[in-house]
Amino acid sequence: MNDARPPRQAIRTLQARKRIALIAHDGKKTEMLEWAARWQETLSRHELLGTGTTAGRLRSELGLPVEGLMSGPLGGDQQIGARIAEQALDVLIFFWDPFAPQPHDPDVKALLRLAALWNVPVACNAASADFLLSSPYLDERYDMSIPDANAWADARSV
Ligand SMILES: O=C(CO)COP(=O)(O)O
Repeated sequence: MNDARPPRQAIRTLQARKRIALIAHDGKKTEMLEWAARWQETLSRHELLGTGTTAGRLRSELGLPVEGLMSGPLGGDQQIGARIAEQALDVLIFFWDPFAPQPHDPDVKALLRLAALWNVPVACNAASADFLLSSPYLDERYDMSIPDANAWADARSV
């Protein structure tokens, strides 16, 4: 079994204004809208982005300025995953639906893997999202440990 791991960690500093991704599967969109309405004032202090349909509904129903990427089944989860790999995302709020298989399940799994890999705070339901948004770290700079990509590359070059 290949058990290669990054040999070292590095520090990444999150700024006080966070870049927050908001995503909800169809069966969870109402819950996401209700949750975001409760946190509207807090969310509006940060930079928001989301998959296409989720972002569109947050804009049209709550007036939140959410940058819309591609819809999830068309590659939106992968775009958010790319932001994580580029250290361009700070918090992931993803209400994924535990009752509905998705045509893009591999993309969902890939996104959650990258979030785990890069130590990105993730909430997968309203209660965990409440905890994340009420954290004192949300509005402060925060140092976190991430894999050292250079050490990984050096360890693998021959
Ligand atoms: O499918 C999604 C996440 O996996 C969400 O996509 P939409 O926001 O476009 O519905």
